[in-house]
Amino acid sequence: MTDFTATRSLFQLPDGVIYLDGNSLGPLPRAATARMTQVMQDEWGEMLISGWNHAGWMAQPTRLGDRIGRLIGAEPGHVVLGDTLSIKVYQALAAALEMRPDRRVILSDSGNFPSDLYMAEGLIRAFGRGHELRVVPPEDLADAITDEVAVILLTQVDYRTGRLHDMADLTARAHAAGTLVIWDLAHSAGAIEVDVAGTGADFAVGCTYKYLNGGPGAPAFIYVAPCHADVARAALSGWLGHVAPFAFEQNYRPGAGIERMRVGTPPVLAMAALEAALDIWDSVDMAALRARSITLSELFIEKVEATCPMLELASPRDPNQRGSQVSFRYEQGFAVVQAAIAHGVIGDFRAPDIIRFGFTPLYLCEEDITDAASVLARIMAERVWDNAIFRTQVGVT
Ligand SMILES: Cc1ncc(COP(=O)(O)O)c(C=O)c1O
Ligand SMILES: Nc1c(O)cccc1C(=O)C[C@H](N)C(=O)O
Repeated sequence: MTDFTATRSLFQLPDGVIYLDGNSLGPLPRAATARMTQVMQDEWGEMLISGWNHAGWMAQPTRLGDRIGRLIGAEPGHVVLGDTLSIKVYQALAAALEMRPDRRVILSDSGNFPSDLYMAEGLIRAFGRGHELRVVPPEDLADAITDEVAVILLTQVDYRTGRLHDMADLTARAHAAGTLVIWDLAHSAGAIEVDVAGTGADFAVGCTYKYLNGGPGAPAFIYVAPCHADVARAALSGWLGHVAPFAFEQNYRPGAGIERMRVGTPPVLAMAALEAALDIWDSVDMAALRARSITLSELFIEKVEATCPMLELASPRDPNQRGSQVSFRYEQGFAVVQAAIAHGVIGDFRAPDIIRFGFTPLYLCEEDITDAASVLARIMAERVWDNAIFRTQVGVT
């Protein structure tokens, strides 16, 4: 059983802050600082270029991939790390389209994260031959799966509302129509139990800087189902996806299985920080984490609804229908979030009116939740947010 009191002490969290934004950027695992220093001093500093072999840098993307694989229910040897999530979306989409050459539709939903849709648009613009990106409301997806659809690209947990797609059901429907499915697990990995193998997902992608706490700009991951691993072709056919990168052949020959989804040089320093984060995850039981996340989010909803009637719950009320975040709608949501941050409660805002809070049991407890709800209650009751300081748009939100 995971000891969530113990895991809390493994993170650096500033005094006086309740961090409810780990769904956007996880906090610093304390061990990451020493781990990065060690990699810099002992590996890069001392080994120089031999670090690629002697420190195991070359194998990092698949070694760490397997540790993430456990968290998303992947078969060992079918997850690799590298690049950003947007790039991994592109790779999976391009491979899927090549696997369904007679079909012309990429299907997605209006709850998807914009970057995923932009990547699909760009792919079609550059290489489409009558292809179309069809975006429907999430509730219409099941009916939109027809034999025109080559691939469905979905983010399992809606980044705004936290609404959770039924991965098993939609994947089964897609397969019945001969359609492939790519699951974006950006808001799922480390947040909820995921079973890519059990649900038959064809591809899955995700980032490691949110719930997995890998750090800003930490590399993304891609999963390719074993049945496709030696069939899927890499459109971004970089040298490290080649079967023999150091043969420096003139022509590309794909690497075995998931190796072909590598592109170029792995970000060794970023992976060192991620490695420290994964040391924590190795001891986490995902069922226990999910149960705890539901307890914390239910408590938050209960407290906020009791004290802030003007905030409208934007997330599904049924915890089994949402990920590990809770959102509320409020017209002046931006100012409310800025006021909350100024009072030590960090959540975030997504246009036009969504106030969003992430629940991360590794470093949050009940007391944090009740304290955060009290701060929010005061901000709403006293209209603390109604101040020019909090209404002004600044920087990244
Ligand atoms: C669901 C989803 N997909 C894609 C992205 C884009 O990821 P990246 O900026 O790492 O390419 C994000 C977050 O930024 C996201 O939440
Ligand atoms: N990746 C981000 C970034 O580089 C800057 C600010 C925010 C992000 C995010 O991850 C946003 C996030 N995908 C979201 O759900 O809104």
